[in-house]
Amino acid sequence: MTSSETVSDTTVILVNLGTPEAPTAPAVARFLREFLLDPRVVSIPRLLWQPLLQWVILPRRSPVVAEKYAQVWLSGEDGGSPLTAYTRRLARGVQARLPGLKVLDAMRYGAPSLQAALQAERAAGTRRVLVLPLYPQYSTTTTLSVEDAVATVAGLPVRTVRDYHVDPQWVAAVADSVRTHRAAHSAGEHLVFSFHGLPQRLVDRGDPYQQQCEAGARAIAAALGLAGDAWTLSYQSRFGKEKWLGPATDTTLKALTERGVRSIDVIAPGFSVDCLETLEEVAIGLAEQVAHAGGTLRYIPCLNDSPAHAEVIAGIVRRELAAWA
Ligand SMILES: C=CC1=C(C)c2cc3[nH]c(cc4nc(cc5[nH]c(cc1n2)c(C)c5CCC(=O)O)C(CCC(=O)O)=C4C)c(C)c3C=C
Ligand SMILES: [Fe+2]
Ligand SMILES: [Fe+2]
Repeated sequence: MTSSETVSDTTVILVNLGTPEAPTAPAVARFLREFLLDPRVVSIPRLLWQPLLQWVILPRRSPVVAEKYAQVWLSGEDGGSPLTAYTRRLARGVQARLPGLKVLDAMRYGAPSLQAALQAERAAGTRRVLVLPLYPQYSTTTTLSVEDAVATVAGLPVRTVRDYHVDPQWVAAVADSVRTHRAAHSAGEHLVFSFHGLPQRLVDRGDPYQQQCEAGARAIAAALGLAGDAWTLSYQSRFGKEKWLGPATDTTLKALTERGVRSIDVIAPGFSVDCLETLEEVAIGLAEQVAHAGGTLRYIPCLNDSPAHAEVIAGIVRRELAAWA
């Protein structure tokens, strides 16, 4: 939470996915249980899914995933899970740019709870709340799930930002982060845009996520002046046995190294801040895969709590509030 002293009739809540409270198996199980029981995320009938999750998936997955979280957990007073720490610090940066508003950070699952924050704002008599899901691309699994949570709190005017997948300031900030990283570490021969995946079934039913990922990647590539054969879009973090969006990031990297591409830059513009899926899966796991194939993967961090990111988010807030006047 940021600046409890701000006097304002409008509150902005930056919402991210959520994360375990500790890198331990019980904490991971608690988080995954809440997350994976959301019908927007897994739509298997609850009577079937709940026992499978409770008795098979959580006991197997939680200890394995807890070890992965432990590898990326940030130390210190302002640390914790990277997702929480960066989201909290980003909210502070946005608060500093919008002193007339109250800016909070919250999570869809776990703590700090979005629903608790909305209830507190209602109790405090806040006139209106702008909810900004920190997902650049709209998906029913993420953005619409935030809208579901918002809808459970009655009696408070709330507007939810839909997406910012080709917002010019966001595109410029991501492109700048690529340029800065490439200037500091030398440019890879190829740039992979790795987005979080989604079941193909959801896209077939109208989820606009894939189209927004493609439009965003094209816009960033254009801002960087990249030729068509200098970049690839792929999808990571597959979960379950169903068909997900492709191509998968791991097979894309394999194909690139087999083609003789030796140095590959990877950026993950579906994630506003770094988290388990970028730091462990990409920057550690996929980097190892590429190293074994004789190449080098350089991971370009998310915008995180950078001043440029705080500017982008503050810009979206100003525009949304002006449209809401
Ligand atoms: C059916 C499963 C999943 C869907 C659909 C899904 C969509 C989706 N997720 C993100 C962003 C994040 N996901 C994160 C973790 C994560 N995601 C899934 C599964 C689905 N995601 C799982 C099981 C997990 C937990 C980790 C694991 O067990 O492997 C995270 C990171 C959280 C953290 O604590 O660091 C983010 C962020 C998006 C954007 C998205 C659809 C567009
Ligand atoms: Fe996910
Ligand atoms: Fe994962």
